[in-house]
Amino acid sequence: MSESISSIPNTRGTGLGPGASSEPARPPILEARRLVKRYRMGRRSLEVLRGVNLVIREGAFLAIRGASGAGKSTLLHLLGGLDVPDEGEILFQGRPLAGLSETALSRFRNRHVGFVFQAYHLLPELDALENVCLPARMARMDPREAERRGRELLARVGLGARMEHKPAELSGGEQQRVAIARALINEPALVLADEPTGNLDSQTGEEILRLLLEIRAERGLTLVMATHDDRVAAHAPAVVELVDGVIRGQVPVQPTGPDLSGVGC
Ligand SMILES: Nc1ncnc2c1ncn2[C@@H]1O[C@H](COP(=O)(O)OP(=O)(O)OP(=O)(O)O)[C@@H](O)[C@H]1O
Repeated sequence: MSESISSIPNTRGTGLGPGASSEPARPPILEARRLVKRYRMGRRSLEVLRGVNLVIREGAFLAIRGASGAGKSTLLHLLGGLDVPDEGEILFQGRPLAGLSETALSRFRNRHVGFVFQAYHLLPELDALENVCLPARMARMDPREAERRGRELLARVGLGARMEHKPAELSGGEQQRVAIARALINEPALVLADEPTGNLDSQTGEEILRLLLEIRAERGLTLVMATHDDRVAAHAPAVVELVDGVIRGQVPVQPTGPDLSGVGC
């Protein structure tokens, strides 16, 4: 690949949201083509993804639904460059991830993708503000600018009074708010959320989901969320199902909802 993917400008949606159906389809931000992923266990090989095809357009909100063990986390890890497929390819803003060096892949993740995990994955020895600022420090952002952004984001997620708290001094919902702020600090175009409400009670889960959706609309983000929970998936205008290692089913259309041309499969 002649051009490193990390040199792609960090473009985001217009902030208008996915728009009305008369709006022309936005360009794909992410494409998966015939993705195959196998895990090797000694002599045995478990084929978890068996040819996943997915086109996700800028500004889309897609839920990937599937039973426990269906391969949702595996797919999100591939889409976000945390792991590599055995076959097939992933294009981010039209450019393949394949062939990127470890360093370039890690730059790609740092600059272009925000991750939100079920178990938050905060560093226990850092306080909320330091956790949020970490990806900015990795991106070599000016420390004062990183702190300014971190404080602003923590205030946005409702934790203005908890900035100096360590993860163990925060509730699960608060930890997930910190993780959301951390995911946003480098202003990624894409947020990948893996069961973001999976460890939370239903009311807190609803609050976290609402927060994610508000922030997505404010910033024109593309959001891809994996869930096994139909009630959570129901919040997404577009839902696909991962069954037997492939994407199944049509993308349902809500007549009054956001544009659904954002997702194809
Ligand atoms: N590193 C690994 N080595 C071997 N097998 C793995 C590995 N990671 C995942 N698997 C297996 O791959 C399958 C898919 O796992 P994955 O975590 O992607 O599913 P999931 O749909 O996210 O499940 P859940 O909803 O329970 O988190 C599972 O059967 C799992 O046991």
